Amino acid sequence: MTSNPTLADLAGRVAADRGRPAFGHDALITCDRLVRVFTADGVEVQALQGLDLLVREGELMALVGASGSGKSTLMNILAGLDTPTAGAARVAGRDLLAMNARDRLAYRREVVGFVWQQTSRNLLPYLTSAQNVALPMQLAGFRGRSRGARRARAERALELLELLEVADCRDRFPHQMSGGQQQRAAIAVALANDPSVLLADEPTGELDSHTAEQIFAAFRAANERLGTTVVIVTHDQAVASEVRRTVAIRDGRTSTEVLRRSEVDATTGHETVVAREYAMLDRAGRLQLPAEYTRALGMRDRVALELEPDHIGVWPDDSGRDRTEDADGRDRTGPGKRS
Ligand SMILES: Nc1ncnc2c1ncn2[C@@H]1O[C@H](COP(=O)(O)OP(=O)(O)OP(=O)(O)O)[C@@H](O)[C@H]1O
Repeated sequence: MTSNPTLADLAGRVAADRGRPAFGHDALITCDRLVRVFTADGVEVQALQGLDLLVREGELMALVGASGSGKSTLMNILAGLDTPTAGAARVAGRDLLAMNARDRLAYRREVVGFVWQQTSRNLLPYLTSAQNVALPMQLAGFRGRSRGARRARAERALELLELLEVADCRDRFPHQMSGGQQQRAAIAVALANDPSVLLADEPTGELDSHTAEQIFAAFRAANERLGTTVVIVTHDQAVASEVRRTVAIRDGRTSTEVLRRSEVDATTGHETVVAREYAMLDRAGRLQLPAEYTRALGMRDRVALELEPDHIGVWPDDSGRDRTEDADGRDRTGPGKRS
């Protein structure tokens, strides 16, 4: 890189940038440096602080994080119920910052489906579960107003209730169903208009662990059989074992990610699921190290770095210490101390 670029150099760089695909151009959900600031009683709360997230079409993934980390704020933005203060968010080609009220309504009816923690928020109490599933189709004008249209909606409602294994509850009102049955019916309602994305905010928060497992099976069925992309927000770490990808949110940013993949032993044919944790690297090169790692090595404020052929070394700021080697003879001193 030249320190004094000519005008031609700069023009060349701009042209190269223009040709480069945009961040997340091939993702179904793209959150690019999302910021959401709330002001309450004159105090500003930064619920999202430059959050980056990409979700590919067909994924089933979970967002986990402690209370107050920003999960619901992100979910409300993706659901089209709230708008970010800054940054960019796109879902299935829709720019969530550029939608007017009409676009927003169409987005909520056709592009996303949601399941909330409170079962009362998902189902209308005075409709049966089949009527609850048919209602979003009717509101979206699915097949029009004829008797045939009504029959087509009723058939689709029943198909969805069957997929979610609650067809026996089709004529029951929500208060006549268990919490697990209500949530499965709620998933059917969310799927009614065949959305690109199913968003679920703490969908198992009010359920026992056995029923919660059944709800995850229902999300998997929707994902595998209908191809719907599913994003589940939870503070329950046990959820992690139910999905292939878990992204952790900390202080309004994505911090770490766990990916699971199946490995089959060539000799025994035995299949095991291997999990690996990754840290997120944002486009400015920022890396959030897990708190337990930095605590274990007493890292704070400043760390020493060194670029190696296949990795980057990160050391505590030990500029005052002498060169040391561990039991394997590996150098454990910061880079500045190496000979
Ligand atoms: N409408 C609001 N007005 C003011 N502050 C808000 C508002 N909504 C959220 N916040 C604040 O933003 C931060 C993130 O909240 P959010 O509800 O997104 O977290 P969360 O991870 O979903 O937490 P929980 O698991 O407890 O629901 C918190 O500090 C919260 O107090």
